[in-house]
Formats: sequence, structure tokens, C-alpha cells
Amino acid sequence: MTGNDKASSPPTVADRSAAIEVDHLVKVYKQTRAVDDISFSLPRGSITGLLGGNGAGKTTTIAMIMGLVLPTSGRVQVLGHRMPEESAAVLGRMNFESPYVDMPMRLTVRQNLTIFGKLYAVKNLSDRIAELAEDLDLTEFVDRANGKLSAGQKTRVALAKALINQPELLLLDEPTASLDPDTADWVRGHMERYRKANNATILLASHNMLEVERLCDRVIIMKRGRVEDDDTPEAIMARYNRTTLEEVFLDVARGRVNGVKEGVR
Ligand SMILES: Nc1ncnc2c1ncn2[C@@H]1O[C@H](COP(=O)(O)OP(=O)(O)OP(=O)(O)O)[C@@H](O)[C@H]1O
Repeated sequence: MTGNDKASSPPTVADRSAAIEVDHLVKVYKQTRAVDDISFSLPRGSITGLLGGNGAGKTTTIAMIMGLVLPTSGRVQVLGHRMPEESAAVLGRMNFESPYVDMPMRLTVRQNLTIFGKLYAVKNLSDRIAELAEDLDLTEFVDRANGKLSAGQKTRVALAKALINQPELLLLDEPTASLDPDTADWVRGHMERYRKANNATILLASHNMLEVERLCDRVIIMKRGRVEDDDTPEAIMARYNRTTLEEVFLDVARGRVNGVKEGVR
């Protein structure tokens, strides 16, 4: 099923389940426990920030949610379907964006979006591409090769690719990493509007704490493969007695709560 005809079938039990259900998930690579027994459930329509320092396990978690990496143990359900066993039922209803994953450089923006749109069997594809080009301000360079775009333009194209199938679930890995503050703010506004208009669920891995404070109704903080904290941004800041997530992030990274070293809690 594509995003374009999602209203046509009656809701099933799977349709009423959480957008993402992660249950005692573990991923071990030889020596590394990249993800170490994490559990969480994300309701539909929610926007959650996945935080953590380099190597905390965020990308591995997202890759298991997408069914791209096999868990060592534990369970992932997406939109009511087990991943990766039932991925065929949900891949068309979700999408992913990361500025670190390149699209073919010699193809134009329109050609790239056409290929991805066909992969998702998007109906009225040329209209959808025109709509996205308008929404994301791509019109000026839609017929230019992807390799000839600036980093910020490429990021907007990557977002258009991620929205091509009007996904119910959007997984974003540092979506505004290479953008100037103005464009980043504009992209965030776009993501917020998209979520509201479509009751979409967003899971956002980010190192930008202001972005997470602005966008997310919930924050999951990972450290060394484990969930260190999981709550609203306000509750987390109150727990650490901090006024910004940036300060909380530093406390978690350095093993402090209220300035006190871990273990003394
Ligand atoms: N394919 C792999 N083979 C071996 N180890 C891996 C592999 N992928 C990830 N790891 C290791 O697993 C751990 C978690 O990595 P992951 O990429 O999930 O972290 P991250 O939180 O996304 O980090 P960053 O913020 O730097 O992107 C790291 O120690 C990493 O080196």
C-alpha cells in the first residue's frame, strides 16, 4: 500500500498498535554491545528524539527498526508488524532520511525522486514531485544533477525523497546536520507541519539539542547501548535540575546528576 491510498482500507488491529515497539532489543558486533537490552514504545503521531554521544547505539537502533540490521535478540514491531520478518507489509508506509546517505550524483533531482517514487509505487508521481518541489523549495534546481547541489540543497532533496510516499513513520538521522540555521529552522517547521497534517510518527536521532527541545514531545537518551533516560524534555531537564537539554546531555556524557558523579545518586 502506498501513502496515497492509505485512507481506503478499514483499520485492523495492526493499524491501532504503536508506531514502533522495541522490546529487550540487543545487537552485539563481535566485541561491541552496540545496543544492550533496550525497550520503548512510540505511539502514533508522536515525535521522539533519540539522543546519545557518538557510538551510543542510535544508528544501530534505527537500522534494526528499519529491518536492515538483524537483532542479536529481542523484538521490533513497526506499525503492528514484526521486523524484519513482516517488513513487506510496512516498508511502503515508512521512510528514512540521513544527510550521510548519498543519492546517485549524476542523476537530476527529478530523476532521483522519480526512481524512489517508483520504488514506493507512488500514484500520480509527477504531481507528487511537483508538490514536493514547491513545498521544499526545489523548483530552481529540480533538473540539476544531484552532484552539483550544495549540502543544504542536497538535504532538502533528501527530505523530499523521505516524504515521497507520504510515510506514516519517518526515521530521521541528523536531518539538519549540514544546514545553516535559517534553513535548518525552516526544515524543522516543515517536519512539524508534515507530522500534524498526516498524524505521522517521527523518530529523530540528533546531536542538536535545541532542535530536539523544539520538536520532540519525548526524548530517549542512550548511553553505551542502553536507555539512560526516557521522558518528556521538560521532565528530563527537571530531573537533572537543568534548563537546557544541552546541559543534560553533558551531564549524561560525563556521568553526573545535579553536578554529582554517577553512583552517588
Ligand atoms: N557494522 C558494525 N560492525 C561493528 N561494530 C559496529 C557496526 N556498526 C556499529 N558498530 C559499533 O556499535 C556502536 C554503536 O554505533 P552506532 O553507529 O549505532 O552509534 P551512534 O549512536 O549512531 O553514533 P554516532 O552519533 O557517532 O552516529 C559503536 O561502538 C560502533 O563502533
